[in-house]
Amino acid sequence: MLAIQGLTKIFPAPAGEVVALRDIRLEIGPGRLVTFIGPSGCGKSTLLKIAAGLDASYEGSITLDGRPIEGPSVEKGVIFQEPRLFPWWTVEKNIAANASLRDAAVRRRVGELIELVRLKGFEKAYPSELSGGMAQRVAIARALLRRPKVLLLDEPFGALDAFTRAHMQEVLLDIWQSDRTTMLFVTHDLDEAVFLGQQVVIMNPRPGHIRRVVSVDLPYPRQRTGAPFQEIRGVVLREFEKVEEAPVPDPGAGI
Ligand SMILES: Nc1ncnc2c1ncn2[C@@H]1O[C@H](COP(=O)(O)OP(=O)(O)OP(=O)(O)O)[C@@H](O)[C@H]1O
Repeated sequence: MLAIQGLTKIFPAPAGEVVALRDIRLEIGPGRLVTFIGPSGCGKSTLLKIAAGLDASYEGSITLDGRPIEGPSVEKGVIFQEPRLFPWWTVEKNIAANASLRDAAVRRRVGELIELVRLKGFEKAYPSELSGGMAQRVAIARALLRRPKVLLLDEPFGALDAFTRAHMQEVLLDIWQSDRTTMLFVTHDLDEAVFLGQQVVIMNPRPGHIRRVVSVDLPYPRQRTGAPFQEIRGVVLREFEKVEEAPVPDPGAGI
């Protein structure tokens, strides 16, 4: 269980402090897939970084299975918009990273992951030989190597074309369904948020806070063109429009 209580994050800035997150409260049970959506600057990446243990200066509490998150650990896998692969390493070495491929258990796990992310046959390829979607699948496999309890994805498909993106969403759902890793997935894309998430967390900027959490009680695989999907998409869209229309406070107020 990932439990967030009263989480507030303030960045000092020359023109006054920036309240990137204010009083975030959220509980995400094991194996859940939760998407986060909101306009630029609403604190989505900041929240993910804190959950990843990459930023430990915050107020409030964030715990994973009861233990405070204070730094990076193998319990948390992180995936960014760019795959951040080592160009001089093969696919399998990028997945194993610091673990040795001479170790049979590591080789077995890397093999399983290559199957899972549908890269069989590309074990010895280098990143320059991969498409954007394939490279991002390597990054996902690498993040899963040590069986993290939670996978944190910050717009992982944001740089991909629409076709590849739709394919990657299906790959990710396959992974989640076979592995049941808890996933927090940040996106700008409303369809993606509703297609993937069991819950969609809609965030508001200035200061970043949760506006509403919408449950998506639709079975997987979801049909984007179906009426139930469109209905929930409409609910999220209406909330999202309210977020966009929210008045911008005087920048002098520092929030
Ligand atoms: N290192 C930093 N120093 C100062 N302010 C920061 C820093 N990082 C983020 N911020 C501010 O905190 C707020 C939240 O930023 P964050 O990047 O988390 O938003 P976001 O919702 O992920 O935006 P985007 O969708 O554009 O990536 C913004 O106002 C941003 O300018």
